[in-house]
Parts: sequence; structure tokens; C-alpha cells
Amino acid sequence: MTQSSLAREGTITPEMRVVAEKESLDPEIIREGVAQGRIVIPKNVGRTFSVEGIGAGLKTKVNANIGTSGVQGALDIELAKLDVAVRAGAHSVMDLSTGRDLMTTRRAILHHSPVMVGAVPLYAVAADLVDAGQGIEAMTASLLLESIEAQCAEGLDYITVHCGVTRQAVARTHGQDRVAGIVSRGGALLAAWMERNNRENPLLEEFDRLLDIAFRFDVTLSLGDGLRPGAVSDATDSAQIQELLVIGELGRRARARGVQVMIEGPGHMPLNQIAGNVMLQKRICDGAPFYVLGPLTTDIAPGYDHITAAIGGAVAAAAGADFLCYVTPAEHLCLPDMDDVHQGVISTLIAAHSGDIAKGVQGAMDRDRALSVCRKELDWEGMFAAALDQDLPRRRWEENRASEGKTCTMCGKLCAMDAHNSLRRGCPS
Ligand SMILES: C[C@H]1O[C@@H](n2cnc3c(N)ncnc32)[C@H](O)[C@@H]1O
Ligand SMILES: Cc1ncc(COP(=O)(O)O)c(N)n1
Ligand code: MET
Ligand code: SF4
Ligand SMILES: [Zn+2]
Repeated sequence: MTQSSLAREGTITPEMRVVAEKESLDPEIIREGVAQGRIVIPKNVGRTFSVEGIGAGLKTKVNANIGTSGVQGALDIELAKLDVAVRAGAHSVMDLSTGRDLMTTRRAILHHSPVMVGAVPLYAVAADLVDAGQGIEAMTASLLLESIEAQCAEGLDYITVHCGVTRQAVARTHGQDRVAGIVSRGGALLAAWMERNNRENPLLEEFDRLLDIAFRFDVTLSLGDGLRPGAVSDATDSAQIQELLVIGELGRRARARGVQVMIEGPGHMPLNQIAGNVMLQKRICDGAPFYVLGPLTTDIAPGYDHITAAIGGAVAAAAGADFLCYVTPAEHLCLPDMDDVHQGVISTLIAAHSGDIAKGVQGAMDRDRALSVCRKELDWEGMFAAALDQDLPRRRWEENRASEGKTCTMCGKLCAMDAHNSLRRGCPS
């Protein structure tokens, strides 16, 4: 049984109760959301951890991508990144490894992670083929499906499957003067396979088998955006929309089968198109949870793409996106290091929380109020306790501590808060 099928029978599962508790909502609201497919609770039947809900009416969640690449990364470093991500507040990690010995890496991450773990099973198949001196074209549909099954059996809580990369949609990437072509790794691999084998996407052709596997382990399917725009000038083009239509339809098939499903979205996108894209996704995909990468609102800031993504992520979350995939300062440049991971999680949490305030998530502003009350009182410890980053504010303040009084070095004796507090209390300062 899956969370989805149980919800539809009217059962409130322990996982739904945990989510309700974390969100301060009635468990029945969570059950109803899961039953309708507007909320997912990714958790493999074989794993135990403190679950999170993703979807309508819930706090916006944040994922951190980690993992080796074929040319860099080692298991101990990736596990340290997992720690950094979780300590910074990530609700999810994705193992996007494509290096050597992927099973060991994946299993270690699954073993150590106190949060949900996602992956893109196709990467492991592709990496193994490349290791064996072959290309992606040597893959077969059954090799892919068997690997997906094995990886789900290992305990993945959700998997990205780029089922909407159809021949027709790929053809559209050539038609509308796309600048950046296909930037999704999974999307590009599948497009190459399809072209060289003159076949349709195996994830689409074998979708029912995929649903059987997902159902068995209650693995949430994250229908990937293999044709997402990788440049702001490519946003909302016909290839992207065609793929969205396909995965919207597949989402319906998944829900009918009792499989939890979310929809992935872009990418690089001008600020003024973001709310419209969220609206389209919600409408076309029957309110399924929307998992976005960024969106990055400009292409010209490599080195600062945690910022371009946080700007877009805040707008997306405010418009109804449910799950933000982090982008780090390393995006477009190199594999992220531990500091990149930390900065990526914090900037994405800022975007998510800003979105939650705007979308009116229950109690979203409580922590802001708590911090602001302390700020007004010059209660530094209280401020640090309520802060998103638990270390940096204290360090900056202490390193630059004013020599006397409670103020900071910004204004010193001309501290506005101090002056106004004295006025309020009626004592001359
Ligand atoms: C789809 C997203 O995944 C990121 N991405 C791909 N592979 C890795 C990895 N090993 N570690 C961290 N991020 C990764 C890309 O930078 C892009 O932002
Ligand atoms: C939100 C999100 N995160 C990760 C991926 C996988 O990456 P890729 O599509 O490049 O294989 C994705 N498609 N969308
Ligand atoms: C083209 S670089 C890899 C990923 C890219 N940043 C994206 O938006 O999907
Ligand atoms: S340029 Fe770098 S980040 Fe972009 S697709 Fe190629 S390897 Fe990946
Ligand atoms: Zn990009």
C-alpha cells in the first residue's frame, strides 16, 4: 500500500500525522491532500526517518543536490555535504552522483540521511555504460527498468524520471530557436538514446511497469523536466510546454494507480513569466506538487546563481510552487563544495520562507516576529536563536562588537533602536 492508496481508502497514516504535526494542521487535511494528489509524502516503505509533506497549503520545502561526478568527489566528502545540508535546514537531498561505485555512494547516503533521499536512476545506468566504454545508445529499456527497480529496492524515497521527453517534444527544441538546447542531463541522455535507436522514450513506453515498481515501494515519482529552458530566452517555449502536457497526463495515470507524483519545472526564466508558469503547471497537472529548479531569473551571474535562483524561487513559491531545488554559487562552474552547499541551502530557505509569508502559510511570520521583537530590544542572543543561519550572525556581531553598550558598530551611539526604546520608556538618553 502507498500513502496515496491508503489516503483514498480514508486511512490517516502515521506519516500523515507527523506531517500534520509539523505543519500545525489537522491530519484530515493532510489525508485529503494526499488522496487528491495535491500533497505527497515521499518515503520508501523500507526506510525510517522523520517525513515531510510537499504540496498545497504546506510550507515550501527545500532540496539539496549532492553526489560525485565522473571527475570529482569522494564518498566521505559527499557524506559531509549531506551533513552540512541537513544542518543548514534542507528537507531533502538528491544523490546526483555519476562517479564510480554509485551503489556504494547511494547506499551510504540512504543509510546516513535523516531526510528524504531522491535520485535520478538513469544516471547510474549511463555512468556504468560509459565506464564500460560504451555510450548511452547501448542501454535497453529492460536494463533501465531493472536498474530503476533495484534502486527503488535500496530505499530511494523519490526518483526523477524524465518521462515527458518524447520524440515530438524533442523535435520542438530545434524549432523555436532555442539558445541553450537541452540542459537537463537526464533529458539530453534520453534524447540521444531516442535519436540513435530511432525509438520512443522507454520511460514513457514502460510507464505502467514504472508505476508497478513505484507502487510496490511507495516511491514518489518526480516527473522530470528534461526539456526545461536553460536560458531565459528559451523560457515557456513550445518544447517546455509540450513536455508539461505529457507529464500532466502521466501524473493522472500515476494517481489512478495509487502512486504519489510530483512535477518538475524550470529552470531559467524571466521574473515576469514565473507566476504564469506556476499557474499553468497547477492547472494542467490537477494541482500536483510543483518541484522547481530555481528558476534563475537571469543568465549573466555565474558565481552568484544561488541569488538568481533565490529571486526566482521566492516568486515561484509565492505563486504556489511547493518544493525548491537549491542552486549553489557553484552552478554552471563546478561541483559544489561544502561551503557552496551551505550557501545554497540557506539562500533557498530564504526564498521558500519569503514565498510562505506571501502565500499566507499558517504561522509563517511567527519566526520573523520573534526575531524582530528581539532586534527591537537589542537582544542579540534572541536574534541569533531565531535566525536562519545559526553561526554567521553571531560571528559577524562578535567580531565587530561595539566597545560599549548593547548596540552594534553600524550606528554605535546613534543606534535608532536604542534611541526609540529610550523615548518609549520616557527616560532621557
Ligand atoms: C539539475 C541540477 O543538478 C545539479 N547537479 C547535477 N549533479 C550534481 C552533483 N553531483 N552535485 C550537486 N549538484 C548537481 C546541477 O547543477 C543542476 O542545478
Ligand atoms: C528540480 C529538479 N532537480 C533535479 C533534476 C534532475 O536533473 P536533470 O534534469 O538535469 O537530469 C530536475 N530535472 N529537476
Ligand atoms: C546547463 S548547466 C546544468 C543545469 C542548468 N543550470 C539548468 O538550469 O538546468
Ligand atoms: S557546462 Fe558543466 S554544468 Fe553545464 S551541462 Fe556541461 S558539465 Fe554540466
Ligand atoms: Zn543553467
